[in-house]
Amino acid sequence: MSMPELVPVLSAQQVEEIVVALGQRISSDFGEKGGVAVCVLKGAFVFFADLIRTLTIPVEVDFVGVASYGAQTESSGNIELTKPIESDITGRQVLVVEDIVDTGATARFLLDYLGGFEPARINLCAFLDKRERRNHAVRVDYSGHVVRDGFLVGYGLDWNGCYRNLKGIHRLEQNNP
Ligand SMILES: O=P(O)(O)OC[C@H]1O[C@H](OP(=O)(O)OP(=O)(O)O)[C@H](O)[C@@H]1O
Ligand code: HPA
Repeated sequence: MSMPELVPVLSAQQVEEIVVALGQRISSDFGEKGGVAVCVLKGAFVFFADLIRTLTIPVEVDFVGVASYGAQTESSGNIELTKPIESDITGRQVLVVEDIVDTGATARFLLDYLGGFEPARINLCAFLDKRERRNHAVRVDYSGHVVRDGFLVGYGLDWNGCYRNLKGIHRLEQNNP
């Protein structure tokens, strides 16, 4: 099998501009009450670290772990909670932070899981909002960039554990010899 090609989609500069704009909107909507920002591991960790530093409101952070893709580019559909939330989010304003919403299965699972703790408000923020394969009803309240298709890597997004460290977003294209 030949090496996959990386096609640039968003530069590091574009990524930064998107994050700053999202941080301003979230700060203004959540207001001085602030809330709990929940990072969805592993993919969102890079975006999360940048986003929370643009927020101008009181914010606590927590982490949840889920896995479904493994080494595939297609979701297995079996979402596994690998790390539960630790904070008490009942009655709080909660922001769930994802790197990408694709089929929506992971986000749906998490919104249902976290919603069960009865937060005062729960909103979903995703750096990438990929709608073509969406087959679960989820509302992305704060969407950084809408993409039509392709498998994206970089800025926390991986394929088979690789490419999370890239500063921009790239589309992975498999070259056939
Ligand atoms: O909308 P969906 O089709 O559910 O896809 C989105 C999810 O897939 C990726 O996670 P993955 O399971 O690859 O784990 P990772 O975050 O550890 O990379 C990504 O980080 C999202 O959580
Ligand atoms: O396009 C993607 N890239 C990386 N991980 C993903 N998980 C769902 N969709 C994607």
